[in-house]
Amino acid sequence: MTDEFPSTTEDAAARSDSEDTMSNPTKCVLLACGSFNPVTNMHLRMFEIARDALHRTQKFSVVKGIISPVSDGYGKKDLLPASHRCEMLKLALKSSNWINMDTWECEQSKWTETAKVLKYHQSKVDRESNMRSKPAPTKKRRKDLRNVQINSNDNDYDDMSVDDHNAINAALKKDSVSVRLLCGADLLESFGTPGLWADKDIEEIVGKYGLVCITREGSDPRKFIYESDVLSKYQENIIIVTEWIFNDISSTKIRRALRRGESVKYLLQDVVIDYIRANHLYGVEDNKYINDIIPSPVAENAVSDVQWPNSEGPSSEYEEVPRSPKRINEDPFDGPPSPKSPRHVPCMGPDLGSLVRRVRNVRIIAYAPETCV
Ligand SMILES: Nc1ncnc2c1ncn2[C@@H]1O[C@H](COP(=O)(O)OP(=O)(O)OP(=O)(O)O)[C@@H](O)[C@H]1O
Ligand SMILES: NC(=O)c1ccc[n+]([C@@H]2O[C@H](COP(=O)(O)O)[C@@H](O)[C@H]2O)c1
Repeated sequence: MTDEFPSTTEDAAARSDSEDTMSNPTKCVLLACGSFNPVTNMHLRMFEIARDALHRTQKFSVVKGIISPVSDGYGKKDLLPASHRCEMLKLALKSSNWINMDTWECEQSKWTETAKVLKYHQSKVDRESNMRSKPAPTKKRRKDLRNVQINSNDNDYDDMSVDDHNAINAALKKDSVSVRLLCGADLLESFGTPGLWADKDIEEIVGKYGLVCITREGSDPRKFIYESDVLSKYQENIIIVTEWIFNDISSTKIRRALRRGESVKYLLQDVVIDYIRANHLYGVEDNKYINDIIPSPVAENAVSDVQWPNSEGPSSEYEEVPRSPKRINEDPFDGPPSPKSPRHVPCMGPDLGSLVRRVRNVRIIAYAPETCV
């Protein structure tokens, strides 16, 4: 049986606080900025982990997730054109019913600071929620807004009772949706890299918008916040989510594995692997795991239909993507590109012979009905 009553005074205080927020949780949008080069399963997991954690507090209701890939102007080493990164994101996000990609940032010819990206999305969300709430205000909302209008006269503000303040806040909160930056602990810790982030941007990000940060192997975000004056000042606005199911996938490791001809299955969505294979990205020509497998049934969708206003868009399935000479051997820890695998079977066109050989190797196994669960 569950205990319906608070057992201590702190519990009671916590309960009354959460009762208030429970009935009126702050709506929020999670915005993740990054390279997504390529999008990994962990990028997607990050949203699920954050949403669970925010809902557990009962103070927030996550209304949507947005992924904003950085523009080509960011100029990071090995950064593929936004057209490809967006195609992969679009395919990967087919598995989510609440995370969307927004291409505004990557359509900019120059790199945009993250504080500006947050500002853009907050205004967009404000516009959307205004539009939604205007046409048909409910009876209750009309009453709330009336109260706000009556009570929010500047002259009266200081004379208002606590109840009035609460009523206004509740009414405003109900309609407002706040955009928060979702990131891994490495991004938070990059705030400490000299010259990388402007102080005013850091203050704006944590002070005005807020941050949800997922722990990552090798980082200690709590210590980092403690050591930073500005982050400590706004720590109420920073939610650290400890991810206990360690999963240190990173796009860098994925690119390295692909270059080295190693398998990346179960680290990326199959549709993303299909897209990488079809477009010869990240030096997969020599990747036996990718090139020898029969594309997944969704492979036909791997060439997608995003409209590209500012770019030529991705190559067709058979077209070779021009590869930057910098891509090979830039990592001092990487050896030379792996030699062509003897098993290398280019899976780009229908190879009937190899298909027949593979079909011959398929063993048909009859399962007893009770094993077919
Ligand atoms: N395994 C992970 N755990 C927690 N956060 C992650 C993880 N992988 C990526 N992120 C976060 O996802 C966001 C976007 O990631 P981005 O593509 O820039 O990083 P990345 O995967 O580390 O890429 P790269 O290795 O190319 O730097 C960042 O906030 C980053 O911290
Ligand atoms: N000053 C800034 O606003 C600033 C600095 C460095 C990185 N970022 C952002 O952080 C994200 C992740 O960058 P990396 O892929 O380099 O880790 C990108 O979206 C990038 O735009 C912003």
